Amino acid sequence: MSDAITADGIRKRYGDVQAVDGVSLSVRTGEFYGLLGPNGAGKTTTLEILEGIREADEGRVELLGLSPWPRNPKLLPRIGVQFQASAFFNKLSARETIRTFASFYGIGPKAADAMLERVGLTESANVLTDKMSGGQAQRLSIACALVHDPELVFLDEPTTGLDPQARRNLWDLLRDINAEGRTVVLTTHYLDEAEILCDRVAVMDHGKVLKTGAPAALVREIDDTVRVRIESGQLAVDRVRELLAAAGAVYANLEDDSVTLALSTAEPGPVLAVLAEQNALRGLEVRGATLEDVFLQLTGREYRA
Ligand SMILES: Nc1ncnc2c1ncn2[C@@H]1O[C@H](COP(=O)(O)OP(=O)(O)OP(=O)(O)O)[C@@H](O)[C@H]1O
Repeated sequence: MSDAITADGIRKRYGDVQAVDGVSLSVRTGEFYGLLGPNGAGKTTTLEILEGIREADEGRVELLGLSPWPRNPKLLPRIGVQFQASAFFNKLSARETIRTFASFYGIGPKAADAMLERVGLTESANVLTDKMSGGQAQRLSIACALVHDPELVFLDEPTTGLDPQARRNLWDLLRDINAEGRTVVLTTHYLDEAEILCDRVAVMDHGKVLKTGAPAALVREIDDTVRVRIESGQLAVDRVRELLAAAGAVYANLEDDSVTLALSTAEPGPVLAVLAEQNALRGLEVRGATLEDVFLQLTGREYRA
């Protein structure tokens, strides 16, 4: 698969802040790629440099085989950039807004209205943009980025501030956009979102890429330990230790904080069998490592979005 984007050693400083500090990455054609990191990690600045709307101090970017900076008119019809919903004219309706964006590309009102339908906003077509819900406004901004049918779409934190249901609905739309063959690059500080949507992520912090890879592969690489938790009080800790030793189960970090009894193990089978035999499965939770654990291992600190 060819690369839609390659970035090599990009840096950007704002006064004393080194916002982007030597980022290199590549995004393959058709990929769903995530720039993931906590607030201030440098995701937006990196994205803007890739899009060609901000100049890097150093480094090289190739976007669809061309340099995006200085602004390259040949690229504009081929890429879609999602503007923040706050950039809309608040006295225009959803329909007027998308038709305005469409007209920038010489696209007529029929196609603009079809895009409104595509993102599920036909019924809200007459609503003024400042009266729309957060989810509706995000849908409209994505529709505006897609109206000229670009092959590569950039989305900056498209689900921030949305309630869980609206986030999930938007995930479906984003998946569809990618399934149609478009390359999608998104920034997010939600680990679950990156894990669910992205083929690959670049985990960023302090302007640097700490690691890139498929979310599942990153998780697998750091840890194949499973965490098993049950409700406290069903078995004493010492009793659990005895039973696990008798069953030959290998485990670590057995702890009971009087709410939860938790342990880690690379082989959950024997552990679960022992707990089941003792009828001690109330509140059972079994979970593998997540991207949160990856971040913790890479930075030595908890992930705080
Ligand atoms: N125009 C600017 N002028 C000065 N400093 C800036 C500017 N834009 C960003 N910064 C600073 O650069 C750093 C990286 O910001 P950036 O917005 O790229 O990060 P981010 O990962 O997108 O964070 P967020 O999730 O909060 O948007 C931050 O410390 C930020 O305060």
